[in-house]
Amino acid sequence: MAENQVEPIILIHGGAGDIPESKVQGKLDGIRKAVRLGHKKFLETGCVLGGTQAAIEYMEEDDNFNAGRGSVLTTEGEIEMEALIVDGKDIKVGSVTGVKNILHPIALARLVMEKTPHGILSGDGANEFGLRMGLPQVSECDLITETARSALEKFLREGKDPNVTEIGSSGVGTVGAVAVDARGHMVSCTSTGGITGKMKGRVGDTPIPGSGGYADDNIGSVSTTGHGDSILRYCVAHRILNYIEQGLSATEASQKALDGMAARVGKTAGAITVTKTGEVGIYFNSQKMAWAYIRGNKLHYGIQPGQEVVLYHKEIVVIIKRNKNWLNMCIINLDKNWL
Ligand SMILES: NC(=O)C[C@H](N)C(=O)O
Repeated sequence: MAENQVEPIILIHGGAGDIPESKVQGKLDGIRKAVRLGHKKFLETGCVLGGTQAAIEYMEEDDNFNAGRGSVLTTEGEIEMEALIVDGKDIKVGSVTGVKNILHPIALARLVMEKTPHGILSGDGANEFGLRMGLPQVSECDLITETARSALEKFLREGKDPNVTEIGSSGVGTVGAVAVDARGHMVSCTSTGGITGKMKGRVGDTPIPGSGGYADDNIGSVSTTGHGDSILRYCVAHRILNYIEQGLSATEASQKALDGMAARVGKTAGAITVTKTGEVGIYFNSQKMAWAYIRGNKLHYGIQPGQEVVLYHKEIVVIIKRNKNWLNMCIINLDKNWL
């Protein structure tokens, strides 16, 4: 790697909260597949935006996550999805809220960023724009799962207030991805169904730049998850980047912002962060947060506090030596399951 080059990384999360043990395996399987897919796309195209979007789209299709199919429901039993993309090169933003009948809100957020003069589209306007852009339409039945229905029934039966509900008790979770390429270019992507029992029209943290996510090539990239109304009030994503700019490491900055949020406005959350130098920050003060990243030939993942599992990409390195110069290096993937 040339000097001043960053070792590329793609880091994703599958939601923070009180995730029941019965949901852990499904989330871990999903998050490992999603990060591999995002990494593969990134290697094929060299594009961080394409890589992060591919990882998010995988999780939007997997009902182990609260995004796209599997999104949680409003008190009226409906889905209102939200998504945000931030491109760190010139801090361009694309965001949608109150979106229905599409599988990939993240694709719609990207279209807002690339094809409109605006940053955020909401409700009918966002849905109509998706239709005009030719995004495939799906019925609500294709998106609403049994898990989401029973989480709402339980919520209504127990007469809960969404503000006192610990996020993730439905067992699913918001999804997010951050990445940096070799030139230090970064993006942040986040997608969610929000929180079970939210009011119709509620806007959470996810679609709000600086709360649900943020990216600035001069500093780093963040995606958050957890109690959205608290994350929103404390501008968690932007705060993390501010702390990094002041000299804190990615982990210290995430911890300071999230513990600061819990102390100042209450509730719990988590965040994933990469810096412009490729430093990784993973922190949550909720009970669990599924996360995974690939850098080089290693896949790291975890879901419990302090847990980190590392998988190695098995390889043979064949080195051809000619004229006393190391000429060529060929890497053969032996482990077909890795990618
Ligand atoms: N699970 C989550 O991360 C929920 C999301 N932050 C929201 O409150 O809308």
